[in-house]
Amino acid sequence: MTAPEHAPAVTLAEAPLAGPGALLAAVEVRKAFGATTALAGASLRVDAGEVVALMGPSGSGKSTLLHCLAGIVRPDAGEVHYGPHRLSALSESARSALRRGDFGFVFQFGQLVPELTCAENVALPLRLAGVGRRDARARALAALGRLGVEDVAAKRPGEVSGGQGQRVAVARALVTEPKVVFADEPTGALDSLNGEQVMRLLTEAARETSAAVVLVTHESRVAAYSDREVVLRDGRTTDAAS
Ligand SMILES: Nc1ncnc2c1ncn2[C@@H]1O[C@H](COP(=O)(O)OP(=O)(O)OP(=O)(O)O)[C@@H](O)[C@H]1O
Repeated sequence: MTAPEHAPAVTLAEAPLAGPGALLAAVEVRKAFGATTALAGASLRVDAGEVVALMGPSGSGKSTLLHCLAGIVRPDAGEVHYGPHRLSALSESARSALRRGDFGFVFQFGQLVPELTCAENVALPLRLAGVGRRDARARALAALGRLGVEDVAAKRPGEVSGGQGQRVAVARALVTEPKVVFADEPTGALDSLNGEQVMRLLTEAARETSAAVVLVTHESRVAAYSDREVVLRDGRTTDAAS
């Protein structure tokens, strides 16, 4: 499927799944990588504080949609709206500022800086945002405490378990009090007990700070922690709840 070169501007009001309260919305988003169509018209809205799980078979476009929503990948057509912003209308530096300021990220693995201690890893986004060393450290320790891993503060990521490392990653994603947390298979490398603990802690901590969560998973046990499941098939969204 080829995307139109100049897609008409779509507004939130025109989005099939969007409404006045949407914090984040994808409207008929299309994305191809060479000959491979990853998204063939995916639409999705996420309200403030809502936890949405993106599900669907391997290759259905879940990660690509998450990357488009987070402003990491630019769609070929369609629009992503975040509050009053049309992401495609923002410069790369403005999108990157938005990612740093308003978004938090949790991935499957490999996201912590191995040379830094866990506390320094969690403090890093605050330091990048200009927060002073002492304040950043105090907030990092508080975030580690909220996730029940304050005891690993002085350790490096290579010295902690997979479950502990993932809790540190969640603490790092939430420490800046983002409006949206994007989590791509955050429990994919964990056993089911650790996976469920991480999901419980992630969703509880997000609710405490009213952060929305967009979660990619293929496990229904993980999706059960969401408020709503959206299923992708062949690059298109189908809202499981409707
Ligand atoms: N950077 C890329 N370059 C080339 N093809 C890509 C790229 N990213 C994704 N694709 C392709 O786009 C399609 C959708 O990929 P995507 O990773 O979004 O699916 P997914 O549903 O997240 O899959 P999985 O559950 O296996 O992670 C796949 O066919 C994939 O191979």
